[in-house]
Amino acid sequence: MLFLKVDHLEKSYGGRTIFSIESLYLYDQDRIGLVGRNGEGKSTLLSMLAGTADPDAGVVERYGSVSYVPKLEELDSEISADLNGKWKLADQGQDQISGGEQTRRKIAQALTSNANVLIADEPTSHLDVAGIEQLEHELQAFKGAILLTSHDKDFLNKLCTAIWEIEAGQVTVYEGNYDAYLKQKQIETDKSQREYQEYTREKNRLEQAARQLKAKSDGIKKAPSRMGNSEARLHKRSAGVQKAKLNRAAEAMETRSRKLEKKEKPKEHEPIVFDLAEFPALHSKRIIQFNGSPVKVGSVTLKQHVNGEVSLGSRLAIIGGNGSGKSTLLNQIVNHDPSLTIAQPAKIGFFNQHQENLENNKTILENTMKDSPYNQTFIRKMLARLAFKRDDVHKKANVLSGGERMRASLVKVFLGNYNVLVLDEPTNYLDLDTKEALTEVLAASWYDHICDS
Ligand SMILES: Nc1ncnc2c1ncn2[C@@H]1O[C@H](COP(=O)(O)OP(=O)(O)OP(=O)(O)O)[C@@H](O)[C@H]1O
Repeated sequence: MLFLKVDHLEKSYGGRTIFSIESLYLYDQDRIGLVGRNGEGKSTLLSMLAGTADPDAGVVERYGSVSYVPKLEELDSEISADLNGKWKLADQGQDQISGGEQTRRKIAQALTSNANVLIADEPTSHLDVAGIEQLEHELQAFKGAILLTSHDKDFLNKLCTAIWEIEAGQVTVYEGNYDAYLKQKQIETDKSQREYQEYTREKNRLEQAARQLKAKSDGIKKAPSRMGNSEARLHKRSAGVQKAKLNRAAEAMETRSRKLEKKEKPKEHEPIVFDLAEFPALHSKRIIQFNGSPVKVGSVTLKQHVNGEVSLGSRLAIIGGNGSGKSTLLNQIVNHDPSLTIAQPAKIGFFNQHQENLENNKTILENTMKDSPYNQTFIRKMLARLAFKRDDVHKKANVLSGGERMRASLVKVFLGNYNVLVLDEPTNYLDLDTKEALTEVLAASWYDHICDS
């Protein structure tokens, strides 16, 4: 049964076409993963399919009810005791619940709404391993159609029956799960590379042949002056015939070269590269010392005692289930909680889950330049390596996609004047290439990192 149909859907922002989609269909048993690099338009498309935003042109026809879980922004207030138990949600005030718990709440509500179509924007973000497994299980059991975005390969592999890929404003449909999509993409890429190589080889061959024929034609000499008149006439005639023949052959080659079916050079994405600034030297061996104090949210004690230390050059990961107090502990560090001992020369750069270091009404460039010791030229170069090129740097933070916002917020921390980095879930919403680039720079650096992941 057809639940959703897209007909000539278009959306642009400030002269940039985000997408122009001829048609798409969603049927009752579909489990679709919408994939694409950060900023390609996935969230924009989902919001239009769900009916919470309007396209510039085109129609979305819905033949069933739709339940929509947007990215972690709004939070529905009430949740039943049943759902609370089933999803093991923490019983805290809303201002205190963690990102993972907010996500679980929204999904629990959406899945019990009896909708025909579930549209979810990155439902795996902020979830711990148990949460992702439960989500997989619940989605498998869901009777209607599912359309979701995720940058989690395993999750897409387990769930999806088809992948919609959005790239350069177009959506291409691939049957099968994420691995099947990657295989088909690889075959397509190999084919277009082969075709492009064959095309350029043949074009060069024809053009070279045409040049050689012309040179041969130009090389046919005039009759020497010592030749008699009749002999010279004969020479001229046969040379003329030969020249015309060569020129015709050269033209034929040029025509064949012009008529070759043109193959475009396959697009290669420039790699994403994060850079870390020079950092103020740290001469202390022990950077942070936990003195056995509790981790608390308001009056709720999340952990009785936290002991241990962060030593110079270490890369420490804080792991734990949703709501176990990871972000709270990071906040204690960042706020120099008196229960901790923090070395004097430590300058802590903090990336938090909600990218609060970005001012929404400021552009990416303004945000990054603020508090950075670097000049504009250097910062623009660094932003370009993160795919913020030319006018992109003048985009305001409040219009950025989830992944673009993460990049902007991370680069602001990386180009600040810090020697200890505290990163709270730095990979949420990042596409796979960007995640890899982030891992690379952090693995190669000599900063102290404390990561919640
Ligand atoms: N109001 C706006 N003005 C200008 N550009 C905008 C506006 N809203 C969104 N954009 C741009 O549209 C593009 C698509 O955004 P969208 O959030 O749909 O991307 P996405 O594919 O979901 O990305 P991500 O994987 O990072 O979540 C982004 O480049 C974003 O900066």
